[in-house]
Amino acid sequence: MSGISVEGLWKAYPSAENRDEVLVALEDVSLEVGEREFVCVLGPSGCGKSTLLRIAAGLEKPSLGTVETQSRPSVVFQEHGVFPWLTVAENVAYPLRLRRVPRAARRARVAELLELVGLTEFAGYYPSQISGGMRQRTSVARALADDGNVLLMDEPFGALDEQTRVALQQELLRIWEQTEKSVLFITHSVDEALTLADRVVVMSHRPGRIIAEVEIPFGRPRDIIELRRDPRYGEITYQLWNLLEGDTAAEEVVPQ
Ligand SMILES: Nc1ncnc2c1ncn2[C@@H]1O[C@H](COP(=O)(O)OP(=O)(O)OP(=O)(O)O)[C@@H](O)[C@H]1O
Repeated sequence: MSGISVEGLWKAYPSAENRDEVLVALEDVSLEVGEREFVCVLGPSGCGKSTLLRIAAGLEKPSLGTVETQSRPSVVFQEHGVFPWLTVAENVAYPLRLRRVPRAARRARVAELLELVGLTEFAGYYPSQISGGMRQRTSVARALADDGNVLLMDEPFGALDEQTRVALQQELLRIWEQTEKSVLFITHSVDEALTLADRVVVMSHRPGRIIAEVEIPFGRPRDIIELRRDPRYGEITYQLWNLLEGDTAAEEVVPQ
């Protein structure tokens, strides 16, 4: 079975302007994320990416269609994903507490996860006392503390400066390569999508439809700085931009 399976998803919201009308946010969206696959959904602002993710997370109901996930998904949002009243370690421990993991096992797992995301020294800090990048690392560590193998990420690095973003992308890949997780990652950044993904699903302007799927030929493990020297990087960037601009002539096979 695949990690995530989305079938014929439609979502309409009541129009804010006219009570008799609806706003179609998603139009017949179907996609699969294989086991241990990393799929990025790339699309312009307002095309329904977050709606798709919220439905996949079970936070919203579709108007039509189905989403199946191999296990209950863990979610990382762009911001406000950590509890401000808990320390970094308590945030990471939260899903373990919910599952009633015994204290000693919980401590060991939290220590392991903090080590993985480089926050061991900040275990006792509160979110207001750490940087935005550290808060997002806390959020990633907390999602990893869930025992499921489906990870949904909604522009988790979107609010960060570029250097921090690239550092966290590299870290995420390093961590993900050590796990069994299937990832659906939402982004509006062409660079981010082709840097992280095995496959990029491109969405149109609203109503969000899937207009193309692009296989990313770079192997694993990936060094995301080195990638930028690969001639295919420029080719795929060009192809993705053309797709976003609605240039159908760009829907060719990615050069290998
Ligand atoms: N709860 C809601 N009620 C009404 N309309 C909504 C609701 N949530 C989203 N929409 C509309 O659905 C469309 C898609 O929104 P969504 O947030 O999914 O887009 P997005 O691609 O994630 O955008 P961005 O990249 O800017 O975050 C937008 O036109 C938005 O106004």
